Amino acid sequence: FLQVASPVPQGPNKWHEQFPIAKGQRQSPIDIVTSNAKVDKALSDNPLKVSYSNNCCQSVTNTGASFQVVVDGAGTEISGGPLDSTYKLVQFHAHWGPLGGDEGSEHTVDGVTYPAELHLVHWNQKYKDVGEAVDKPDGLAVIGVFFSRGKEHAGFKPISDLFAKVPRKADKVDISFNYDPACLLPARRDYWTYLGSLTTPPLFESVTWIVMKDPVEVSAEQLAALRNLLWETPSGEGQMCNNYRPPQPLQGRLVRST
Ligand SMILES: NS(=O)(=O)c1ccc(S(=O)(=O)NCc2cccs2)s1
Ligand SMILES: [Zn+2]
Repeated sequence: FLQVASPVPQGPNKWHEQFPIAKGQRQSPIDIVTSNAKVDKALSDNPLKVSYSNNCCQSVTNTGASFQVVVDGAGTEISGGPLDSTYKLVQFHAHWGPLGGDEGSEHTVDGVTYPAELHLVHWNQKYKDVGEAVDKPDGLAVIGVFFSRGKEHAGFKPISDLFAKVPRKADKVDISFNYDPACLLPARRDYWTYLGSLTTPPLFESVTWIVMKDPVEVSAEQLAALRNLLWETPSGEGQMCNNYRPPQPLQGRLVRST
């Protein structure tokens, strides 16, 4: 019998063959050159407002490319800062590198990488649902938080402890406890912001990026827990790692800063 294996996902360098927008004018991630970022007083005059509830998280899934905490969106709104309307949290996930390595983040800061980067994905409430918002120029807002290796992050532990329960693609476990994703944000709320894209196919140029300046510390064990997630590799099933897209051309875009 013909065994038709599911095709192993292609790496970022080949995405343009199926998604020509990969070579577009507002692709993400980017290297944030701090000396070129422009402080915009308007961002501080209208501070980014993050109001999440602590019972919004429904489940954790292994998507085959990351973990994804699915959120029901009720009462999980952000507004202000670079945003012209209210956006609702729909999911959060992360990107990371090899065990013990320092690469893994998608955005870099003056060429510096972090071992991982968390993405909190929100959609513009002017659209009827995330499916309608996902390919509109103002459709999504993603908050990026760098993870650095250090002491254990108590707030991330309830989530990182679940990864061992979802080892394979499409595995899913319900979140029965109260959880407020705002605990994953750094205390200091300064950020860089620019117009970009999804960092995975379909790479839609629909994201207002809000990249927090300060990393949050997580332990080496919590970073290692990310590798309890498995995915398909050319030589069969293996630890999920290096699921990050490298920085893309800035194409003359302005990065603003608080
Ligand atoms: N790494 S990232 O934060 O830039 C993301 C990549 C993909 C994201 S998504 O959750 O919006 N799914 C994409 C789609 C949803 C519906 C149709 S395509 S968010
Ligand atoms: Zn992401």
